[in-house]
This record gives sequence, structure tokens and C-alpha cells, in this order.
Amino acid sequence: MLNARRKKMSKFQVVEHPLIQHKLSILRRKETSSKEFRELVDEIGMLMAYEVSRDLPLEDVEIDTPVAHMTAKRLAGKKLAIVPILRAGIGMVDGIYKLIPAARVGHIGMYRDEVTLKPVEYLVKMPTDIAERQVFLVDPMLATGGSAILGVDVLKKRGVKNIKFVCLVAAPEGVKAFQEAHPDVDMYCAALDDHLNEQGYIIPGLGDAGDRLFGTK
Ligand SMILES: O=P(O)(O)OC[C@H]1O[C@H](OP(=O)(O)OP(=O)(O)O)[C@H](O)[C@@H]1O
Ligand SMILES: O=c1cc[nH]c(=O)[nH]1
Ligand SMILES: [Mg+2]
Repeated sequence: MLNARRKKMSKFQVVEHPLIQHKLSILRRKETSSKEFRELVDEIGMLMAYEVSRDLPLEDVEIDTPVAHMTAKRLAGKKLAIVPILRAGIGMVDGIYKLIPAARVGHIGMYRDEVTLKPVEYLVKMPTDIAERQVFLVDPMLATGGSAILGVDVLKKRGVKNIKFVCLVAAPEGVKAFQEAHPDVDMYCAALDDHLNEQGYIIPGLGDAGDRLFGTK
């Protein structure tokens, strides 16, 4: 069940903004170079951040413009962190950072074992006050869901209570597994694709996001 029809299920939102959908189609094409791929992931990351940050609370602040005094708005209290799942998640950080420069960045290193498709954790580095921050956990791909689920486990183990997961391409299998494991974490993606193939790749997908970003393999 993909939507939040049951009482406790998290939100699952496909962000259908035309700019995101246009850029995603270029991203998927096999002819797209690593340079273009990096630029597009950066741009789509920024556009996704616009949607994901829509409900951030505001507070009043007194300011002076050159001609008058006014009560303006600023982001209230809640501190933010962007946490990419390495490697591919790194590609989404800068775009979000540009919009929210006060955020801190934590890193979770993980790769998928090619045979078992289970995630293997190799690095965790978080801001010391991560438990008090709202976290955007980012990774372009949600396939079986194993990496994102473990990413949220890592954050919850460190006391983080407010997490949103942001990806570009999701498979239905991964969405289902994620919602079952973490029904309290909202999910945002740019596309919900059809299925996983036998090697655990998203179909139609875009191939291996990490390899395309960094020109490996
Ligand atoms: O939902 P899952 O089945 O866990 O698959 C998704 C994971 O696979 C990819 O990472 P990969 O293991 O290729 O590592 P990389 O980013 O270093 O290439 C991707 O960036 C996700 O982290
Ligand atoms: O299709 C997929 C699945 C997992 N990881 C990727 O980079 N691509
Ligand atoms: Mg990879």
C-alpha cells in the first residue's frame, strides 16, 4: 500500500513539478554524460528541497528595510541536517545546501552487496547535535529499500526523531519495505518506477546512480 490510507502509514509523495520531470527524463537517458548527470542531480536535488521544506515553521522577526520598519518572517528554531547515503547521495547535497546554507551535513557510507543485495555500512559521521535536528536523508535510488531503511535505523539509533527521506527514482518494492520498516518517516521521490529486475536494478530506472555520477565501472 503506497499511500497514507492506513492511519499510521507515512506520506509517500511523487513530486510532479514539470521542471523535475523534464530534468529527470534527461538524467535517465543512457547518452547523458557524467558531467550532465552531476549537474542534473544537483538541480533536481534543489527542486526537491523546495517541496520537502514546504512545511518548515516560520516565526516573526522585526527588521528595518531602507525605508521602513516591518515584521518579517524567518525560519523558526528547528535546525536542519542533510544526510546523504554514499556514494550516490552526495550528488544531491549541494543543491539542497544552496537553498538551506545553515544546514549541517552528516554522512552514511553504505554499499549494496551485489549478491545478497543487502546494504553494508562502512562509515557514519554525524554532527554532534544530530538528535536535535530535522534530517533530510538523501539518496537518488530506492530499489529494495535496504539502504534507506538502514540509513533511517542509523539516524534513529542516534536519537533523531524528525526524518524525511528524499530520493529521485523509487521502486514499488522499496517503497513498501520502507513504509513497513519506518511508518513514521515521510518519503518524497521524483518518480515511482515499475519494478526491480533480477539484479535488483530499478526498471526503467537510470542504471547505477553512483557509477554515472562519478564515472566509475
Ligand atoms: O534500495 P537498495 O536495494 O538498497 O538500493 C539502493 C542503493 O543502491 C545504490 O547504492 P550502491 O550500493 O550502488 O552504492 P554507491 O552509491 O556507492 O554506488 C543507491 O545509491 C542506493 O544507496
Ligand atoms: O537501479 C538501481 C538500483 C540500485 N542502485 C542504483 O544505483 N540503481
Ligand atoms: Mg552504485
